[in-house]
Amino acid sequence: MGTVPSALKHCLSHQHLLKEQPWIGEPTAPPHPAQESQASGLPEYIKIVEVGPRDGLQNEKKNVSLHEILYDNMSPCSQAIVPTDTKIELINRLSKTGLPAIEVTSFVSSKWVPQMADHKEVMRGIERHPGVQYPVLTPNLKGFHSAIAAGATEVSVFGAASESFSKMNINCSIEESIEKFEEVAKSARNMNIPVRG
Ligand SMILES: CC(C)(COP(=O)([O-])OP(=O)([O-])OC[C@H]1O[C@@H](n2cnc3c(N)ncnc32)[C@H](O)[C@@H]1OP(=O)([O-])[O-])[C@@H](O)C(=O)NCCC(=O)NCCSC(=O)C[C@@](C)(O)CC(=O)[O-]
Repeated sequence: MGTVPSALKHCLSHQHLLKEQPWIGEPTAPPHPAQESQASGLPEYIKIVEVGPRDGLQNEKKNVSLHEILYDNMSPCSQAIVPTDTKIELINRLSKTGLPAIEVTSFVSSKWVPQMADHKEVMRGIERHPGVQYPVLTPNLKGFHSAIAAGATEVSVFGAASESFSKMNINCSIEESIEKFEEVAKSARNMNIPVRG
């Protein structure tokens, strides 16, 4: 019988599939998560963030309705911006699914990312569900302060692995971007605002 990679064993032990798959060996009680994560080096938990309203919509080049966003029957139409109330309705529906975190918009230049120009209106328009976090992108202090003024309670900074993408994306070098993120992180710490990288 072939050996099963430890990562697969780790996953299967979570799924209690050990009992059904004789090739893995005698079924054993899954180890305590803390012991398991120590043994495998894997984190004890992972945080899943829904980024559709930001990462998805930021690239939309068309005026799409909520129905089209949800059911993807995009019809050809003129170049326009996804309406703010459509974004808000999408986020409000996502909040009802039990997601723990929904990235709702980004506080960046509207010249660079016109789809996110209504970031203040989106922040102010969404229903805040208890237990759900609503992080926003803030690449620099200007964006951070604007986000806090609009009611943001969690921010995200974002870097690049290559100099070319860093320049293309946020118009600065990786080094410069880290300096900007440090400024955001210091201000956020002073205001007890969580920062996700
Ligand atoms: C970062 C900047 C603003 C730098 O842009 P810049 O031109 O280097 O900044 P600047 O300081 O020269 O300012 C230029 C203009 O932008 C304004 N400005 C300056 N900062 C802000 C701000 N925060 N919010 C709003 N406006 C801002 C500033 O006030 C000025 O306005 P003007 O005087 O021309 O009227 C620009 O490069 C930008 O907005 N880039 C877009 C970044 C972006 O959103 N990219 C897509 C998201 S990243 C991504 O999708 C990858 C990711 C995150 O999803 C991967 C993952 O999920 O892990």
